[in-house]
Amino acid sequence: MANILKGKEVVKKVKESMKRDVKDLNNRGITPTLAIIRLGENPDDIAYERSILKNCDGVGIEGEVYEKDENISTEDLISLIEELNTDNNVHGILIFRPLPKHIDEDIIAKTISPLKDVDCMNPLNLEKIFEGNMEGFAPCTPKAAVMIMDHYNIPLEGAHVVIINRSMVVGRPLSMMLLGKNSTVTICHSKTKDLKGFTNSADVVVTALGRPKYVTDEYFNEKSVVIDVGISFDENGKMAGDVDFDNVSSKVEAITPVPGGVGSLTTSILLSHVILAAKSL
Ligand SMILES: Nc1nc(=O)c2c([nH]1)NC[C@@H]1CN(c3ccc(C(=O)N[C@@H](CCC(=O)O)C(=O)O)cc3)C=[N+]21
Repeated sequence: MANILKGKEVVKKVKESMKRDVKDLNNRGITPTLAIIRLGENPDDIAYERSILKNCDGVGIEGEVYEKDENISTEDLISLIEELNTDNNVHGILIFRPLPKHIDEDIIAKTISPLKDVDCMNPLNLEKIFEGNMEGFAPCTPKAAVMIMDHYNIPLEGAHVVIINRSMVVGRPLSMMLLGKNSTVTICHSKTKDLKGFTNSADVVVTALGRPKYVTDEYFNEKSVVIDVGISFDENGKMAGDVDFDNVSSKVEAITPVPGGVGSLTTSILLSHVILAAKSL
């Protein structure tokens, strides 16, 4: 049976330090506030939103949801962001991605104030990740994956890490963070030939496909460390990761569960960024 890399212990550490910070902020008359922009009703977005709001309550952060039609124009979305940028009562801004296809993501990313950009969408913040500087706002999901590996002392220096995802939310920034840890990184995606060949020869495999239980034990060997970033719902509405946990966990060295793994930490990191923003504004 594999070593189960749970998010819980790391979440606890992050939450304890957040509670102290919120107390200090409250004493200064500040309630840390996150504005969430959701376009349409994508189930991934709704799942994240629900978990954010639940965790906001527990920590003492105010979460405000701006739900807009998915057909909103780029101009109207820009106006909303600009309003939030100048609102002194808003410290962090999160926009669920991927954005609807008709929206110009480049312009939107540049519109978010870098000081409120809690999920690292603005290229000014992303540039720091490319330089290996992790002090500001790193994208929350890849940061959660790295923090779990650090917490459980998964050796990353010199390790071959295969990432199955090339998005700006997960794969690309994660590859830069792991380079900063001296890993050798391979990014795989839907057009990769012989995916199993890559994953089988890797030390660590990070999956973010969004296909419940798609990845089976044939992808791994006995030494594999499996970091499952996927969060989706199976045909019974039950939360599941990309990896067929029951099948894979009997073979590999270590694996993160879903729920209770990377996703649980992603939300806490997002909230810690709201507090960081509130402290520095
Ligand atoms: N700009 C942007 N950044 C994102 O990080 C992002 C996004 N857009 N769009 C949607 C996806 C989806 N996603 C989820 C994260 C946590 C849960 C979740 O359910 N978390 C639970 C626990 C899950 C678990 O235990 O594994 C919790 O925190 O309590 C769901 C979905 C983030 N995403």
